[in-house]
Amino acid sequence: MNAPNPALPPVLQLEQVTRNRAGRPAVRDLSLRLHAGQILGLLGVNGAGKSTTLSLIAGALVPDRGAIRLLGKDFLEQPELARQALGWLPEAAPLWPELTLREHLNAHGRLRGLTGIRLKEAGDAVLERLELKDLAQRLAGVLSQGQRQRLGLACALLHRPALLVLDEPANALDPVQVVALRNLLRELAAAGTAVILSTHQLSEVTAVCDRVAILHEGVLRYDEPLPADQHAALEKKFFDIALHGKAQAT
Ligand SMILES: Nc1ncnc2c1ncn2[C@@H]1O[C@H](COP(=O)(O)OP(=O)(O)OP(=O)(O)O)[C@@H](O)[C@H]1O
Repeated sequence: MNAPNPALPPVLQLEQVTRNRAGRPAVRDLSLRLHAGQILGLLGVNGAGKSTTLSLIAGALVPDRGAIRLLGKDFLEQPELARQALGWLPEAAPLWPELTLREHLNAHGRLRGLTGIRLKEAGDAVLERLELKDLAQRLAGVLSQGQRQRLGLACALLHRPALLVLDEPANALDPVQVVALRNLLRELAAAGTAVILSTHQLSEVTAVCDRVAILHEGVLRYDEPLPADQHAALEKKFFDIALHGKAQAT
């Protein structure tokens, strides 16, 4: 794991964030810091509050209480900062079926202030990196599920955000692409990108994350570094919290 630079603010900071949904807290008093180069795996049973947390971080939901800072700034007051610094892949990649892959990248890039040759080069780079180059002129509506997922990731990555927010990014990927995704996330983290990754796959967390957080009933029950070869310990921790709602000492 990259050691955080104390001179820099965390890339992401949540302070006592609460968000109610359907009259109940879906996320309660959540505090979290994520630094450049860290990959945080977010775990929890169905309904634990993972997607709500990611939607809050991505600005798609607004906290009822608490604050969220991106690069030290309240991004709800600085939407331009969020556009530049944040890349988000929701659980179902939001695509326009009638646009080609290249048109998706152009639209996303322009929203983030990329134009001309910079836009073209950024698009070429992500198409190449996600092995989508041969599909650049294909309509999104005729892509396979795994190809759609990779296009969603390409759109989230295009502008080289400081923070990448990924909801089940390995969904629908074949085993070759799962490994390629792990390599890509390690590469991005080594270059300083902070990544938060929600998943149900403990194996994805142990393969790529250097830190793990477990949510239960909207509350953060566990947030610790994840040393290599900790699969068994993570499984025990996860099931302690999932089945009994408590984090027991390992
Ligand atoms: N659109 C919505 N309207 C009302 N309540 C919602 C909505 N989406 C989620 N919730 C509620 O918020 C709580 C947290 O849900 P959330 O989707 O964040 O959990 P999750 O951990 O992502 O679950 P899963 O693993 O099933 O995707 C749940 O009680 C859920 O019923």
